[in-house]
Amino acid sequence: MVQPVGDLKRLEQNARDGPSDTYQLAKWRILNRLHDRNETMYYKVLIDNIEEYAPIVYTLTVGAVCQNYSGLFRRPRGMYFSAEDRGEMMSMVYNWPADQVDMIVVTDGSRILGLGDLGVQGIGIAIGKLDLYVAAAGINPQRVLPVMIDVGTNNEKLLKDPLYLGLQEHRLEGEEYVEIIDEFMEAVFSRWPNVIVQFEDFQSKWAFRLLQRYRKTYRMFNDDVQGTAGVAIAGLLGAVRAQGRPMIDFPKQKIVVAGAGSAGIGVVNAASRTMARMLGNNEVAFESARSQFWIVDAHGLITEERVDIDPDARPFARRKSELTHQGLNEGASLIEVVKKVKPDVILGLSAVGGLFSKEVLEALKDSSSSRPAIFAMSNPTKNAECTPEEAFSIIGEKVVFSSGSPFDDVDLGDGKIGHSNQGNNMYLFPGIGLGTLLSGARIVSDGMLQAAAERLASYMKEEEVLQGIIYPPTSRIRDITKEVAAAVVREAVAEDLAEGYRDMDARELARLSEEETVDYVKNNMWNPVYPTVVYKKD
Ligand SMILES: NC(=O)C1=CN([C@@H]2O[C@H](COP(=O)(O)OP(=O)(O)OC[C@H]3O[C@@H](n4cnc5c(N)ncnc54)[C@H](O)[C@@H]3O)[C@@H](O)[C@H]2O)C=CC1
Ligand SMILES: CC(=O)C(=O)O
Ligand SMILES: [Mg+2]
Repeated sequence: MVQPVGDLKRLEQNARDGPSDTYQLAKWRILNRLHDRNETMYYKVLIDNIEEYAPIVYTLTVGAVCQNYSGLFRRPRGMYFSAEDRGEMMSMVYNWPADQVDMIVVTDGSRILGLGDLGVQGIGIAIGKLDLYVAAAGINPQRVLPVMIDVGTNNEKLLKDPLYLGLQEHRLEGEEYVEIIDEFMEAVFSRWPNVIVQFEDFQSKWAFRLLQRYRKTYRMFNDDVQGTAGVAIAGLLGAVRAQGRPMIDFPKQKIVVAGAGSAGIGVVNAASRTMARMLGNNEVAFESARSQFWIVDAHGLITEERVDIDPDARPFARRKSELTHQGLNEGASLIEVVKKVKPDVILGLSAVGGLFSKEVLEALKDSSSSRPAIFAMSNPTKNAECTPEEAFSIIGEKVVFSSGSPFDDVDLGDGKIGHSNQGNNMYLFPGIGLGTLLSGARIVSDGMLQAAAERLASYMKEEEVLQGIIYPPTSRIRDITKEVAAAVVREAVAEDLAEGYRDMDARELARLSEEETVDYVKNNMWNPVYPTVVYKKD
């Protein structure tokens, strides 16, 4: 047995008190040391055991890693730009030792999973996401770059922590903040014009603004807004099929969304656009699609009567005329909304663990759907809006369940299983990045994101969705990522955005059949094998 894997197995056998946080962190430390010592072997271990180790290098353990990063820190990984580096970022980037960087995941640490502002310690999430880029998408590990932009933190505990690694001052805001992100973008795209930048775990107000600011000029996307939306759409379409209905019935679904942050609004925006397209893509279609969503945030149901309504949520605020008819008011509680609307789906992106309480789940029993669906998407595990045990025990075996962090399936007795799906953007972001890279697309368009979501939705077979399995198991993540990337490449070609990659120019890309595109993607994925040291002539 490979030494570090042996260490992991011994740790499991010797841990007497079960999977406590310390135990999770110890596992992460063993893997992290291997990452530092032998990158090829690390990724071999990760790829071959992805189901077992993704929950360690990614959610859930990565949450605990970020919370404790200053104490866990042994060696630097990635680049740190601080507010004090203003004016120096270009030279810092040109000093980075890699000639080519394909993928950057950048965060400012302001909203790490559902754990809030973790400041510079949020670098752990950028490292974890890039681990999946290598393991799932086969991006060469020498060409990935985790980035932390340290503009301070508003986390009072970290501001007083003597071990804290970052700037111990409150966050920069306003134009000063934007200038720093602008400088970073200019620097990385000057040195590596073909890099793709994934924005990760920025607090909502900046997530939307920065996405609008850069998306038409740079190869970038926001994973929380756009990746999450695609994964949710694929799952929502799966939930329709699980009822034995065709996907085209999606616009009839009534969906209650708890959470109006970057993730929740991203989902409602993209899902309503998908519905509208199915209905004919005109004004009437958009209006009809909009009326299928009820958004509840920390202050209750969002309606047009809300004072100081967030502009991103405004289009989905329930109209006054609809409210009287539905018997609901501005600020109505989640339970009230579920009782009155009898939704087909409740979808949580609130970061509030247990929000789908017994009462909410009881109310969902009156859903107008033959198979109500629950998406408890908040991370990490303790932030899930409910557990699969709660969902299946209260609503029964017909419920379709998915969560952002992994949970075990539920034994329903009599040989029946309640499937616990993982509805996490990890099923899309690696394929979006890889497809953008291999197409050489100038930007990441809405069409490319939609193609990614549709490929994920169609990946699940009829017999699987009818059993309530709406997302693939993590063990198939490399295969699904290849398919998603191929769909992204083809859409980039169709939209005339593709400029080609290495020897494959845009014209040749356009000539590839669907199958050849999948092969092209597969042949460009990195595999963990040691490079040949001695030249051997065949
Ligand atoms: N499964 C996945 O792939 C993903 C999951 N997420 C998770 O989504 C969660 C939210 O992320 P963001 O939108 O960026 O955060 P955010 O902090 O911007 O938004 C949270 C939203 O939840 C609302 N909220 C708070 N308490 C509530 C309550 N009691 N009832 C209803 N709504 C309530 C807030 O008003 C706010 O609108 C996080 O836990 C994150 O881990 C985010 C991206 C991807
Ligand atoms: C999965 C993810 O991106 C998040 O929870 O923020
Ligand atoms: Mg995220």
